[in-house]
Amino acid sequence: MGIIEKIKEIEAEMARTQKNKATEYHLGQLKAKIAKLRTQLLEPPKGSSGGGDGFEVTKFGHGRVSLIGFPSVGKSTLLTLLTGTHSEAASYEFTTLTCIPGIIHYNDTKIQLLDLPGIIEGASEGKGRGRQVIAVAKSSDIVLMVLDASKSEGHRQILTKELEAVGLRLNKRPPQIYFKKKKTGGISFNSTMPLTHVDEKLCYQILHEYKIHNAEILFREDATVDDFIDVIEGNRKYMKCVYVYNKIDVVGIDDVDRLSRQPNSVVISCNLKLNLDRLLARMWDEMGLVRVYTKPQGQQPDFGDPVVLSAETDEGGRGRFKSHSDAPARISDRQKKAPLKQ
Ligand SMILES: Nc1nc2c(ncn2[C@@H]2O[C@H](COP(=O)(O)OP(=O)(O)OP(=O)(O)O)[C@@H](O)[C@H]2O)c(=O)[nH]1
Ligand SMILES: [K+]
Ligand SMILES: [Mg+2]
Repeated sequence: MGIIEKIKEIEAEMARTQKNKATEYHLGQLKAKIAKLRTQLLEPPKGSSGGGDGFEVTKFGHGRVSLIGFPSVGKSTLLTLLTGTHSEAASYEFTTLTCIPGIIHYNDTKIQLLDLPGIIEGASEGKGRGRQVIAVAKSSDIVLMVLDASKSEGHRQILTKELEAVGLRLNKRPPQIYFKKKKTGGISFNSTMPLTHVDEKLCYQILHEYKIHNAEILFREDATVDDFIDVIEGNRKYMKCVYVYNKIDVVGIDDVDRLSRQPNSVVISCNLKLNLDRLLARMWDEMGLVRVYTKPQGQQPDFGDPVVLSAETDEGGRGRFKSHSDAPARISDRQKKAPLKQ
């Protein structure tokens, strides 16, 4: 049985199992089993060099933003509008088949925007080019999830689930759980507050599932079993995501109003060039970039060429800054065919 079939089987078992105190431990174990299988799914197949099918684009500029969405929601139209790089747009699905980079010049910085093929439900399990697309999303600093304002609102949840299945966590911060594997000494389990979602026994069972018998664990918040599994897996990526509802020109004002009130959302129309400045401002804010203008002694500061830093938060939620070198635009040979204008 393949990994995907195994995942499906466990998901079916979870769906059949009633949620109550008695089944809580079993369900936790099943969740850990799925998490382990999903991690296996992410490993490159044995014997391959790990990727390499035309989706990798060299990083450029002070940050990278990916456009993720169902087919024909207007990702390419948006890339063309924001960057001036032409990316083919058409009314049929899967117009874009590769990764097309463009550059946004904003606030004296250069942001690399990546147009990508549309993804569909099942992408994380390899439907379409879903896995490759999501891998590129994972390599970016933030995601713009482009949604069609006139289509089902369920699309937002479906795509979020697909991204979560490969270890992306959108608009969440890392769980406040200290976890350290040890060589000996058994499991030490502590918390700084009463826990309402997990208990010691459940955590032991999950550790058992991972064959971890020596570790130090400290819950610093009332975290869930999913949070705990995320911490054990250790390969999660916490990213900001802005939900971009495009095509508001074809829906009524009530819908526009409602969508604009969804969390982390911006409503736009590429056709009418509506609200694009708001989108850029929001994207910029979420990237957390900071510009530092250096002033050589005895001279005026250079206001055209800042040093750009990005704020990062570590496990303890403390902020620090990472500097960005504005790397030259080197695109791998494979990507030279793709249009890239500055
Ligand atoms: N009404 C309306 N149509 C739009 C808007 N933006 C894009 N479109 C149309 O939507 C269709 C799909 O646009 P694309 O840019 O190709 O969409 P995509 O998401 O890149 O599609 P794939 O590459 O196939 O995944 C085209 O016919 C566009 O003209 C908009 O704001 N309003
Ligand atoms: K299209
Ligand atoms: Mg496209």
